[in-house]
Amino acid sequence: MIRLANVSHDYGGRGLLKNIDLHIAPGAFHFLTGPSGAGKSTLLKLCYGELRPNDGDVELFGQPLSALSRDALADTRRRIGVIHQDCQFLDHLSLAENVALPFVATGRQVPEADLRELLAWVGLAGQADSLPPTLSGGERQRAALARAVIMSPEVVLADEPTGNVDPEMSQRLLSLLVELNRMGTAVMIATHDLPLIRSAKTMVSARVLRIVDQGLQSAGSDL
Ligand SMILES: Nc1ncnc2c1ncn2[C@@H]1O[C@H](COP(=O)(O)OP(=O)(O)OP(=O)(O)O)[C@@H](O)[C@H]1O
Repeated sequence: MIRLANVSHDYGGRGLLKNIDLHIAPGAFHFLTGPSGAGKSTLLKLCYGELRPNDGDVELFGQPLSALSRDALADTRRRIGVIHQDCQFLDHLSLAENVALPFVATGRQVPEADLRELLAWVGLAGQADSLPPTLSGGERQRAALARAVIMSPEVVLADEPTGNVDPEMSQRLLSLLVELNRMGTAVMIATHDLPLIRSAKTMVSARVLRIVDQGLQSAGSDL
Protein backbone atom coordinates (compact mmCIF):
# COMPACT_ATOMS: atom_id res chain seq x y z
CA MET A 1 0.00 0.00 0.00
CA ILE A 2 2.72 2.42 1.02
CA ARG A 3 6.18 1.82 -0.31
CA LEU A 4 9.37 3.82 0.12
CA ALA A 5 12.34 2.84 -2.05
CA ASN A 6 15.78 4.24 -1.40
CA VAL A 7 14.28 7.37 0.11
CA SER A 8 16.50 10.10 1.55
CA HIS A 9 15.29 13.30 3.14
CA ASP A 10 16.57 16.19 5.20
CA TYR A 11 15.61 19.80 5.72
CA GLY A 12 18.65 21.29 4.07
CA GLY A 13 21.12 20.89 6.89
CA ARG A 14 22.80 17.74 8.15
CA GLY A 15 21.51 14.43 6.78
CA LEU A 16 18.41 13.00 8.42
CA LEU A 17 16.99 9.95 6.62
CA LYS A 18 19.11 8.06 4.12
CA ASN A 19 18.33 5.20 1.72
CA ILE A 20 15.16 4.14 3.49
CA ASP A 21 13.22 1.14 2.18
CA LEU A 22 9.86 0.49 3.76
CA HIS A 23 6.72 -1.36 2.78
CA ILE A 24 3.47 -1.07 4.71
CA ALA A 25 1.43 -4.00 3.44
CA PRO A 26 -2.30 -4.54 3.97
CA GLY A 27 -2.94 -5.67 7.55
CA ALA A 28 0.61 -4.92 8.75
CA PHE A 29 1.31 -3.64 12.27
CA HIS A 30 4.55 -1.68 12.57
CA PHE A 31 6.16 0.31 15.32
CA LEU A 32 8.64 3.01 14.43
CA THR A 33 11.07 3.98 17.12
CA GLY A 34 14.37 5.81 17.50
CA PRO A 35 15.83 8.72 19.45
CA SER A 36 14.18 12.10 19.59
CA GLY A 37 15.03 14.01 16.42
CA ALA A 38 15.94 10.84 14.49
CA GLY A 39 13.23 11.54 11.93
CA LYS A 40 10.19 9.46 12.96
CA SER A 41 7.65 12.22 12.27
CA THR A 42 9.47 13.04 9.04
CA LEU A 43 9.25 9.41 7.93
CA LEU A 44 5.51 9.32 8.68
CA LYS A 45 5.03 12.52 6.67
CA LEU A 46 6.84 10.90 3.74
CA CYS A 47 4.45 7.95 4.07
CA TYR A 48 1.33 10.06 3.58
CA GLY A 49 2.67 12.47 1.01
CA GLU A 50 2.85 15.48 3.32
CA LEU A 51 6.53 15.66 2.37
CA ARG A 52 8.10 14.72 -0.92
CA PRO A 53 11.52 13.12 -0.50
CA ASN A 54 14.71 14.81 -1.64
CA ASP A 55 15.68 11.52 -3.21
CA GLY A 56 14.15 8.10 -3.87
CA ASP A 57 10.62 6.94 -4.65
CA VAL A 58 7.40 6.92 -2.66
CA GLU A 59 4.48 4.89 -3.92
CA LEU A 60 0.99 5.26 -2.43
CA PHE A 61 -1.47 2.48 -3.32
CA GLY A 62 0.49 1.59 -6.44
CA GLN A 63 0.87 5.16 -7.68
CA PRO A 64 4.17 7.05 -7.64
CA LEU A 65 3.80 10.12 -5.39
CA SER A 66 5.75 12.13 -7.96
CA ALA A 67 3.00 11.50 -10.55
CA LEU A 68 0.06 12.44 -8.31
CA SER A 69 -1.64 15.77 -8.93
CA ARG A 70 -2.80 17.79 -5.92
CA ASP A 71 -6.35 16.49 -6.29
CA ALA A 72 -5.22 12.90 -6.77
CA LEU A 73 -3.04 13.19 -3.67
CA ALA A 74 -5.98 14.56 -1.67
CA ASP A 75 -8.07 11.55 -2.77
CA THR A 76 -5.26 9.16 -1.92
CA ARG A 77 -4.80 10.72 1.50
CA ARG A 78 -8.38 9.83 2.38
CA ARG A 79 -7.25 6.21 2.37
CA ILE A 80 -4.71 7.03 5.09
CA GLY A 81 -5.74 8.03 8.62
CA VAL A 82 -3.22 10.16 10.46
CA ILE A 83 -3.00 10.80 14.20
CA HIS A 84 -0.77 13.85 14.56
CA GLN A 85 1.61 14.30 17.47
CA ASP A 86 -0.08 17.51 18.65
CA CYS A 87 -3.67 16.33 17.88
CA GLN A 88 -5.08 19.79 17.25
CA PHE A 89 -8.79 20.51 17.14
CA LEU A 90 -10.96 23.46 16.26
CA ASP A 91 -11.77 24.71 19.73
CA HIS A 92 -15.08 26.36 18.82
CA LEU A 93 -16.51 23.11 17.41
CA SER A 94 -17.80 20.25 19.53
CA LEU A 95 -15.90 17.01 19.83
CA ALA A 96 -18.40 15.29 17.50
CA GLU A 97 -18.08 18.06 14.91
CA ASN A 98 -14.29 17.86 15.08
CA VAL A 99 -14.34 14.10 14.60
CA ALA A 100 -16.71 14.45 11.64
CA LEU A 101 -14.57 17.13 9.94
CA PRO A 102 -12.67 14.90 7.48
CA PHE A 103 -16.01 13.55 6.25
CA VAL A 104 -17.64 16.97 6.05
CA ALA A 105 -14.60 18.25 4.13
CA THR A 106 -15.56 15.89 1.30
CA GLY A 107 -18.94 17.64 1.04
CA ARG A 108 -20.90 14.80 2.64
CA GLN A 109 -22.68 14.52 5.95
CA VAL A 110 -21.49 11.75 8.21
CA PRO A 111 -24.42 9.43 9.09
CA GLU A 112 -25.40 10.31 12.67
CA ALA A 113 -25.54 6.66 13.77
CA ASP A 114 -22.02 6.00 12.43
CA LEU A 115 -20.65 9.00 14.31
CA ARG A 116 -22.32 7.90 17.54
CA GLU A 117 -21.00 4.37 17.10
CA LEU A 118 -17.47 5.66 16.48
CA LEU A 119 -17.54 7.91 19.56
CA ALA A 120 -18.82 5.00 21.64
CA TRP A 121 -16.00 2.82 20.30
CA VAL A 122 -13.39 5.26 21.64
CA GLY A 123 -15.36 5.71 24.88
CA LEU A 124 -16.40 9.31 24.21
CA ALA A 125 -20.15 8.94 23.62
CA GLY A 126 -20.86 11.08 26.68
CA GLN A 127 -18.61 13.92 25.51
CA ALA A 128 -19.95 14.37 21.98
CA ASP A 129 -21.01 17.95 22.70
CA SER A 130 -17.93 18.95 24.75
CA LEU A 131 -15.55 21.56 23.42
CA PRO A 132 -11.94 20.38 22.90
CA PRO A 133 -10.37 22.65 25.57
CA THR A 134 -12.45 20.88 28.22
CA LEU A 135 -11.10 17.42 27.32
CA SER A 136 -8.35 15.55 29.15
CA GLY A 137 -5.18 14.43 27.37
CA GLY A 138 -6.48 10.86 27.02
CA GLU A 139 -9.83 12.05 25.71
CA ARG A 140 -8.08 14.23 23.12
CA GLN A 141 -5.94 11.29 21.99
CA ARG A 142 -9.01 9.08 21.62
CA ALA A 143 -10.82 11.84 19.74
CA ALA A 144 -7.81 12.11 17.43
CA LEU A 145 -8.03 8.37 16.82
CA ALA A 146 -11.74 8.64 16.03
CA ARG A 147 -11.08 11.51 13.61
CA ALA A 148 -8.31 9.50 11.92
CA VAL A 149 -10.56 6.52 11.27
CA ILE A 150 -13.86 8.19 10.38
CA MET A 151 -13.16 7.79 6.66
CA SER A 152 -12.47 4.04 7.14
CA PRO A 153 -8.85 4.33 6.01
CA GLU A 154 -6.87 1.32 4.86
CA VAL A 155 -3.89 2.36 6.93
CA VAL A 156 -3.49 4.43 10.11
CA LEU A 157 -0.25 6.30 10.81
CA ALA A 158 0.00 7.42 14.43
CA ASP A 159 2.64 9.84 15.67
CA GLU A 160 3.17 9.32 19.42
CA PRO A 161 -0.50 8.50 20.01
CA THR A 162 0.18 7.85 23.69
CA GLY A 163 2.42 10.88 24.17
CA ASN A 164 0.58 12.63 26.98
CA VAL A 165 -1.34 9.92 28.74
CA ASP A 166 -0.83 7.56 31.68
CA PRO A 167 0.04 3.87 31.17
CA GLU A 168 -3.57 2.75 31.59
CA MET A 169 -4.78 5.11 28.86
CA SER A 170 -1.83 4.07 26.66
CA GLN A 171 -3.02 0.48 26.93
CA ARG A 172 -6.54 1.51 26.04
CA LEU A 173 -5.37 3.38 22.96
CA LEU A 174 -3.18 0.47 21.98
CA SER A 175 -6.13 -1.93 22.34
CA LEU A 176 -8.18 0.25 19.99
CA LEU A 177 -5.38 0.28 17.41
CA VAL A 178 -4.95 -3.50 17.72
CA GLU A 179 -8.71 -3.96 17.30
CA LEU A 180 -8.60 -1.80 14.19
CA ASN A 181 -5.74 -3.90 12.86
CA ARG A 182 -7.71 -7.11 13.51
CA MET A 183 -10.46 -5.66 11.36
CA GLY A 184 -7.93 -5.34 8.54
CA THR A 185 -6.46 -1.84 8.85
CA ALA A 186 -2.69 -1.56 8.58
CA VAL A 187 -1.15 0.41 11.46
CA MET A 188 2.16 2.15 11.96
CA ILE A 189 2.87 3.81 15.32
CA ALA A 190 5.83 6.11 15.90
CA THR A 191 6.64 6.00 19.59
CA HIS A 192 9.26 6.28 22.34
CA ASP A 193 7.08 4.14 24.57
CA LEU A 194 9.02 0.87 24.84
CA PRO A 195 6.69 -0.70 27.47
CA LEU A 196 3.84 -0.08 25.01
CA ILE A 197 5.73 -1.92 22.29
CA ARG A 198 6.45 -4.82 24.64
CA SER A 199 2.83 -5.17 25.63
CA ALA A 200 1.70 -4.92 22.00
CA LYS A 201 3.85 -7.91 21.16
CA THR A 202 1.60 -10.07 23.33
CA MET A 203 -1.46 -8.91 21.39
CA VAL A 204 -0.39 -8.64 17.78
CA SER A 205 2.34 -9.75 15.45
CA ALA A 206 4.14 -6.43 15.23
CA ARG A 207 7.30 -5.49 13.41
CA VAL A 208 9.49 -2.99 15.25
CA LEU A 209 11.54 -0.65 13.08
CA ARG A 210 14.16 1.65 14.49
CA ILE A 211 15.85 4.65 12.92
CA VAL A 212 19.57 4.26 13.56
CA ASP A 213 22.28 6.36 11.92
CA GLN A 214 19.77 7.78 9.42
CA GLY A 215 18.75 4.29 8.27
CA LEU A 216 15.91 1.94 9.14
CA GLN A 217 16.66 -1.30 10.99
CA SER A 218 14.50 -4.08 12.36
CA ALA A 219 14.81 -3.86 16.14
CA GLY A 220 16.02 -7.01 17.84
CA SER A 221 14.74 -8.95 20.84
CA ASP A 222 16.27 -6.35 23.22
CA LEU A 223 12.93 -4.57 23.25
N1 LIG B 1 9.89 21.56 8.84
C1 LIG B 1 11.13 21.40 9.31
N2 LIG B 1 12.11 22.26 8.96
C2 LIG B 1 13.38 22.10 9.40
N3 LIG B 1 13.78 21.10 10.23
C3 LIG B 1 12.83 20.24 10.63
C4 LIG B 1 11.47 20.34 10.19
N4 LIG B 1 10.76 19.32 10.74
C5 LIG B 1 11.64 18.62 11.49
N5 LIG B 1 12.88 19.16 11.43
C6 LIG B 1 14.09 18.66 12.08
O1 LIG B 1 14.31 17.34 11.61
C7 LIG B 1 14.76 16.50 12.67
C8 LIG B 1 13.83 15.30 12.79
O2 LIG B 1 12.56 15.74 13.24
P1 LIG B 1 11.36 14.71 13.47
O3 LIG B 1 10.25 15.49 14.06
O4 LIG B 1 11.11 13.96 12.23
O5 LIG B 1 12.02 13.72 14.56
P2 LIG B 1 11.34 12.69 15.56
O6 LIG B 1 12.18 11.46 15.54
O7 LIG B 1 9.90 12.54 15.21
O8 LIG B 1 11.50 13.45 16.95
P3 LIG B 1 10.62 13.33 18.30
O9 LIG B 1 10.76 11.92 18.78
O10 LIG B 1 11.32 14.31 19.22
O11 LIG B 1 9.22 13.73 17.96
C9 LIG B 1 14.80 17.37 13.92
O12 LIG B 1 16.14 17.80 14.10
C10 LIG B 1 13.89 18.53 13.58
O13 LIG B 1 14.30 19.69 14.25
